[in-house]
Amino acid sequence: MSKEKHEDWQLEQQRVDKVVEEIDQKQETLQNKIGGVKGEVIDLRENFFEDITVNMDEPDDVLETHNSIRQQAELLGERERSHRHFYDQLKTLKRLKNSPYFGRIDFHEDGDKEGQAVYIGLASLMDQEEEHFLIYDWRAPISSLYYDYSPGRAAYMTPEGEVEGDMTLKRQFIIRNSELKGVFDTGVTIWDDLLQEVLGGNVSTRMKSIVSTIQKEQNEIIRYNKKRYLLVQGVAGSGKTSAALQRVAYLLYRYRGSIQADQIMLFSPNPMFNSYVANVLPELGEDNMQQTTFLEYIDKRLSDRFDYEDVYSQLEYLLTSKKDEAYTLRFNGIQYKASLSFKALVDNYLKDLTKAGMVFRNIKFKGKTIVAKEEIRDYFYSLDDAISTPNAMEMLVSWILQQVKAFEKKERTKGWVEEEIQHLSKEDYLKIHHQTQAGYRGNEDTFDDHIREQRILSKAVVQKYMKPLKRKIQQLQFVHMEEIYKNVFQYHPSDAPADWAAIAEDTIQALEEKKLYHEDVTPFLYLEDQIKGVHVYTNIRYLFIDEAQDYSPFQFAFLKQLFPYSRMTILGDYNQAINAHNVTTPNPLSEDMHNQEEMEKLTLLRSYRSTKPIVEFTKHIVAGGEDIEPFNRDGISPTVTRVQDAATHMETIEQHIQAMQNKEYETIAIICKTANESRHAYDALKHDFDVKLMDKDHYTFEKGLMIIPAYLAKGIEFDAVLLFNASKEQYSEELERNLFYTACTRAMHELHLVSFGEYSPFITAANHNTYEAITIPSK
Ligand SMILES: Nc1ncnc2c1ncn2[C@@H]1O[C@H](COP(=O)(O)OP(=O)(O)OP(=O)(O)O)[C@@H](O)[C@H]1O
Repeated sequence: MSKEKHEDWQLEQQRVDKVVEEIDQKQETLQNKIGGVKGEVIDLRENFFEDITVNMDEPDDVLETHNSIRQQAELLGERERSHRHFYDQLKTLKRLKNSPYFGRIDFHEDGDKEGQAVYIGLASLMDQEEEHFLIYDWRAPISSLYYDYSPGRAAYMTPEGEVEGDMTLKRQFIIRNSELKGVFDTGVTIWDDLLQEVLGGNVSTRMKSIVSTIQKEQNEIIRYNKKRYLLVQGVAGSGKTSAALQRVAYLLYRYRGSIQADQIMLFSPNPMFNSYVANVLPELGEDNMQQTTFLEYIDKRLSDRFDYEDVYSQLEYLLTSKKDEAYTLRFNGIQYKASLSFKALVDNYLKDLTKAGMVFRNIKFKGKTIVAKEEIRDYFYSLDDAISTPNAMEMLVSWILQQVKAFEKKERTKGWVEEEIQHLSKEDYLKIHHQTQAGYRGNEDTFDDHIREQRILSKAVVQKYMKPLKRKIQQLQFVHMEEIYKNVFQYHPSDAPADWAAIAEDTIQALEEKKLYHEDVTPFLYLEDQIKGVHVYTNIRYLFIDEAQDYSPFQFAFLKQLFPYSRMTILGDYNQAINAHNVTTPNPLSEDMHNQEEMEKLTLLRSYRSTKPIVEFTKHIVAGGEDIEPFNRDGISPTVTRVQDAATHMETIEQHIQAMQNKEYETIAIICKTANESRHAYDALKHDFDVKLMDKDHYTFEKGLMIIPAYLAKGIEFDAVLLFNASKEQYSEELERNLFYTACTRAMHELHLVSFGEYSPFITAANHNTYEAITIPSK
């Protein structure tokens, strides 16, 4: 960057000073307001009842008292809200004071007498008179000019339509601690300089916001508001996740008042990623959206019913098992069960179920059958088949509960109840006794107190024991979902794989052992929802699906059903698809999975994460990689070291670690293919290095040296990456190609590969000028 100061440096510093002064004054005013409101809140809380006349004598008085309490509570609530609001404003001012803005454009709107200078920062700031903007929020319509144009003709969209004009200046600032550190007028190269600086630093364990350097094509994603589905195919490191998070901030700004952070949800690849991105929105002065993973969702629904297989265990199996007959069977099953053909099969089966085939469980109490499964089935099929299955289930529940009620009445006279009453704890007894008194209104003469109490006690005891059963009935646990799902496999669809009969048998066998393969999880839940009714997320207005290439067509159809009122931003990279079901089936990034009128696809080809030498190396690993554009950032070439024996392998790994640690990188990852290999690497290194082993249950991303399986490193980045074993034995199948690419593209500044034995063909596929090859002979 040029060391010479810009000619307007002094003027701009003066403006910074002026703005900071305004901020100081506003801070003071706000502090005073906060102090005042705080006092009021404390006062109101302490003396809540003093201003209320409590009078319960007459119904009218009760009503008045009630109203007066409500008014007082409303007043308190309103004051508390003001306090929070002022406090948030103060936080924003503090942030602005450090760095009030990062950009300026001078824009002369067509038809206006003169142009205006627009300064752009993290939030808007008006002058004391509240007349002029000293700073425009980066999300304001006019700020778009900054990201979309170089000086010259320019336009931006407002809710009222397009505004055109001339941009006469575009300037960038670096301001830290209220002091100007840099001023650059635009030309593309200077833009690059600033980005160079941002990207050249060490990674922190938290993702940063990118508002001062958002690129035009990212800005389009951030502000997109046309169609329901926005698909973003972006190469590794192109800023998909960054764009998604700034888009959340944009939506919260654009629809302030009508959309809140809890109405936006992000499906992320793993819990560690959640911790990685957790800071971005708070840094931008916004609340975090809801964040979850598909695994978390599944776990909530299935953990107490099945020993279900999670996606990582499925991957471990596929990546580590011998490629025998059982493997092929499993692999074929995964493909088919992920497809929309299988969904169609389930849908057909559901239609048949409206006529026959539903399986129920007996409703039992203390070993006795209250309602037999055959009776339940007969009642269910006696209902009009025009009634939807979930509605029919509701009617069925009412009917069963009636039978249970009748049973309950009879049960009160049984011996076990009497016995239970004898053994009631004192507390329970007193509780019931009080209830007896409370519900008792006169007529003493007709009742013997003791008999009456006994009756109420037996009723209470039976009720207590029946309660869990009733709850289970309400939750439709009497619908035998496992049996019903098993019966899907009685069908033999014409487009199923040739070994379908064996796949079906294997699935049934697993279900009998209460095991559910990962590939069966979504079909199972889908089937269950069609029968019992879907618990949809009505509240979510915007859904973000990151790493969307890893979702199967069936999973995506399932998600669409869960979020019927949401607009969706679907981001991913087909070259990073690492799940077995993506080998032959499309994924939510495929255009043909959507209604064309409802979707738009945007593509990001520029990679910002890694240095140019790293991108030049990795782009050859995948098909279509020649389109990937590296961002022009220098660095050392990746190295590939071939070793021939285990001792030299570990020695080489250790030397690399030493060398990287000497460079004081914040995060260094040794990426392995699987959890198995990670454990092996960890055992070999733990005595000599301060190293952490990351597994699927690890929820936070910390700095330092770590060993991590490639599939868990998805979405995350490290200063330096060492691929533990890039041999042919480890990476040669198609599924492994994407895993290999994902692993290599996690590196920001340095990438080293060690291959125990012959190289992976994906290395040889790379242009040999893009890496430094070293072979260490056997000792
Ligand atoms: N406009 C930008 N300005 C500054 N940094 C950027 C910009 N765009 C992306 N980056 C940086 O590039 C890196 C990669 O971004 P991000 O993780 O969002 O990419 P991605 O497309 O989601 O990657 P992947 O698919 O490989 O996980 C991050 O460090 C991010 O901060």
